[in-house]
Amino acid sequence: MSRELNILVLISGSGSNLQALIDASAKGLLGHARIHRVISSLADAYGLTRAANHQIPSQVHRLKEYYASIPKEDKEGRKAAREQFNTDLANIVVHGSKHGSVADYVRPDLVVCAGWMLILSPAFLNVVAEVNLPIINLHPALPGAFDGTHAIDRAWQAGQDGLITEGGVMIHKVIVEVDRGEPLLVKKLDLRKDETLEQYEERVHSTEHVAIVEGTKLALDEVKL
Ligand SMILES: Nc1nc2c(c(=O)[nH]1)N[C@@H](CN(C=O)c1ccc(C(=O)N[C@@H](CCC(=O)O)C(=O)O)cc1)CN2
Ligand SMILES: NCC(=O)N[C@@H]1O[C@H](COP(=O)([O-])[O-])[C@@H](O)[C@H]1O
Repeated sequence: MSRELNILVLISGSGSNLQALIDASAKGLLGHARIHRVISSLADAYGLTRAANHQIPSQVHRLKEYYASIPKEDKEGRKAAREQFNTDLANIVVHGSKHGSVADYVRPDLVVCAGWMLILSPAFLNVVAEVNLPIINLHPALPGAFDGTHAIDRAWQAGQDGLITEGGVMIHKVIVEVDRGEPLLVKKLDLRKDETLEQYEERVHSTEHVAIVEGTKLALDEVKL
């Protein structure tokens, strides 16, 4: 009997992809895996409500708190504060607290970025890599196409401009280079000239909700190896 695998989900917003994972887990589609913790970068993320509705422990880890006493002009100060944000996040994920190990903390087997809207620095990635903890990310674009934010809008506009004929969604491993990690799953979508941004966005989100489950299963299969 294989042990239950624990998934920690990072969010920043509505959490519809978190909800897709919660629903899939409840249907047994993730095997012996459960969403055991949620961390949000924003306090008003509705994904926190979704977690609470399913009794999933959550917490908020806000970059704004680290910037609070540092003027915008103080670039070095903000850079150091952001590194501390990443270091603390790594300790929270790996050990259960930014102050070090927490007794009976259950370390996750997989971290899923499901709409986590902050670039993770080596201060986070190196700590997580040291314990061989895989991280995957959902990105609403094809590999190497529209890295970063607003990818849906950018892909749609490029389609309207006749520059490309397809967009899509991918689940990829997270590395320091943003959205350039090895793709685990790619789902292509045709771009239609007669389609509004809202219509394309709806197709993207529907595809995401399938991809996040399939991609998480693939990542869990690698964990089990
Ligand atoms: N090191 C990595 N960090 C993250 C990755 C990654 O592949 N490597 N994926 C992202 C998720 N993401 C796109 O899929 C993404 C999210 C946010 C940003 C970004 O530029 N964020 C800005 C803030 C933007 C804002 O506040 O609107 C920032 O972090 O300063 C890029 C890509 C998760 N992290
Ligand atoms: N670059 C990362 C990125 O753009 N992620 C996007 O954030 C949204 C999260 O939605 P959700 O909070 O409803 O799951 C999703 O559309 C996801 O592709």
